Amino acid sequence: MSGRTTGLTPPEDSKAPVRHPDAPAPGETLGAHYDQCFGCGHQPGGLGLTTRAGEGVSVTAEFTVRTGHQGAPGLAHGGVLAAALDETLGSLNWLQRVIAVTGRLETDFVRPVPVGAELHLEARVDAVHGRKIYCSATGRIDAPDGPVAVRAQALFIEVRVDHFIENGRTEEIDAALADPDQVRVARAFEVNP
Ligand SMILES: CCCCCCCCCCCCCCCC(=O)SCCNC(=O)CCNC(=O)[C@H](O)C(C)(C)COP(=O)(O)OP(=O)(O)OC[C@H]1O[C@@H](n2cnc3c(N)ncnc32)[C@H](O)[C@@H]1OP(=O)(O)O
Repeated sequence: MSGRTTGLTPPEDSKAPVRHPDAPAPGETLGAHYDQCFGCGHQPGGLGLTTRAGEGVSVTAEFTVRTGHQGAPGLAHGGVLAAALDETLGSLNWLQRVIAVTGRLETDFVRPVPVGAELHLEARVDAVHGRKIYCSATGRIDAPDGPVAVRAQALFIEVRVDHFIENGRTEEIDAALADPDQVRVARAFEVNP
């Protein structure tokens, strides 16, 4: 036993999330954090998620389920829906100006999502405890107030840029470090890069 705490309930001495003063304004579209990202990037097989800043430390996003996202005939694959939730939760980084990665993601699949449906996602930070960011997300079918299809509770862990440099494949890391736009995004995520 490592003694690691694995729960998704914030400890009692957690702090309320703080929106960074330089965070994008509510309604502003958040760009891709990486052009090759499966969730928010611009690659043909990806989800092509567009995310916007919300009020407080929250974001919204829309994702249209396409034929390539199927699990059962005519229905979205659960892993794809979990990826959409994960990506939306990851976008909360923009509002806090921290870089954080998913440590734990717990998903409830409430109702099937048909191909062609537009999933309206909303994510928010609920509490922060040191490097641990407790957050949650909901996905509704076809409208922001449509029926809930998926829900997630997650724990994101704050990391430094070194997390990617040390663990990513050299080819992509070198390309990212040579790309001024990518470096600018890293700076926008991290207060002291
Ligand atoms: C040059 C390029 C620049 C690019 C710049 C921009 C990039 C912007 C990228 C954003 C990306 C977003 C995209 C979407 C979100 C993903 O999909 S992220 C990808 C999926 N996630 C991963 O790959 C993470 C893999 N896991 C890891 O690397 C490590 O396990 C972690 C998460 C960094 C934690 O490791 P660690 O830093 O050593 O932390 P550790 O001391 O083990 O734990 C710290 C605390 O967290 C708790 N904890 C850790 N893991 C867990 C867990 N699984 N469950 C519960 N508690 C946990 C520990 O219990 C501990 O709690 P306390 O003891 O402090 O109370």
